[in-house]
Amino acid sequence: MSGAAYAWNGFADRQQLAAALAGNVAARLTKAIAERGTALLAVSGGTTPAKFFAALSSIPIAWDKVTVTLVDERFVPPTSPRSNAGLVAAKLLQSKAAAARFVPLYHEAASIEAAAASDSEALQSLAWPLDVVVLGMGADGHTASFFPDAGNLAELLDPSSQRIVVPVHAPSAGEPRLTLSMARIVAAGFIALHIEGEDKRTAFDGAMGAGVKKPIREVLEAAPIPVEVFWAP
Ligand SMILES: O=C(O)C(O)[C@@H](O)[C@H](O)[C@H](O)COP(=O)(O)O
Repeated sequence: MSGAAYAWNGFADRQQLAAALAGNVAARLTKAIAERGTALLAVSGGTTPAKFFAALSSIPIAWDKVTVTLVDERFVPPTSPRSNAGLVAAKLLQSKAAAARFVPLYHEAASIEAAAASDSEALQSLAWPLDVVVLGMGADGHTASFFPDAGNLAELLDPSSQRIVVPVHAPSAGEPRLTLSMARIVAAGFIALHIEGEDKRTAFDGAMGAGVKKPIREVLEAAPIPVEVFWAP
């Protein structure tokens, strides 16, 4: 039986999607703050989230009670154009959201394994579970840094893992990565998947169809709540 439940939210254009997703995320964060005094948000990097980040950053919520971290990160310093922390700093931690606390995954370390171990220790003190996670997806069906060719894919996708941050070596990833474990992602109170363009719609439909299970499908099947897919052409 397939447990891959999701809700499809389609928009006419990317700006409308950004505004709707930002409004939704802001409402969830506000609810979390009302219920437990703080809110924990994990966002993805790559290229897709820039407009959503800009829209979210201008919404007036109690940002000083929000902690923002990353779903995954490339093992590059924040000054690199490939840094997800760099994107978050430039687009999300601006305007009203400048008051939020950001907890990065990248820091200088002897190895990616050492970085993941100290990240896990640092992130242990956050107010888990995540209130909101916003995922992206690649055309190969990866989400977070769950690349189909990651040597430790089974470990990344282990639903009973106690790990927080896990190192990833995957030939298709470009550079080593740090990622939240799937177990941490699917425990979130609200799980959004933000994808844009016909190619990603096709890739998503393909991943949901019969055949080899792509990482995105593994995540949807493991999530106890339906994933909200936000798509625009
Ligand atoms: O660091 C990253 O690359 C990610 O967080 C990754 O999972 C991303 O969401 C997808 O690769 C989509 O990337 P694009 O938005 O660039 O297409």
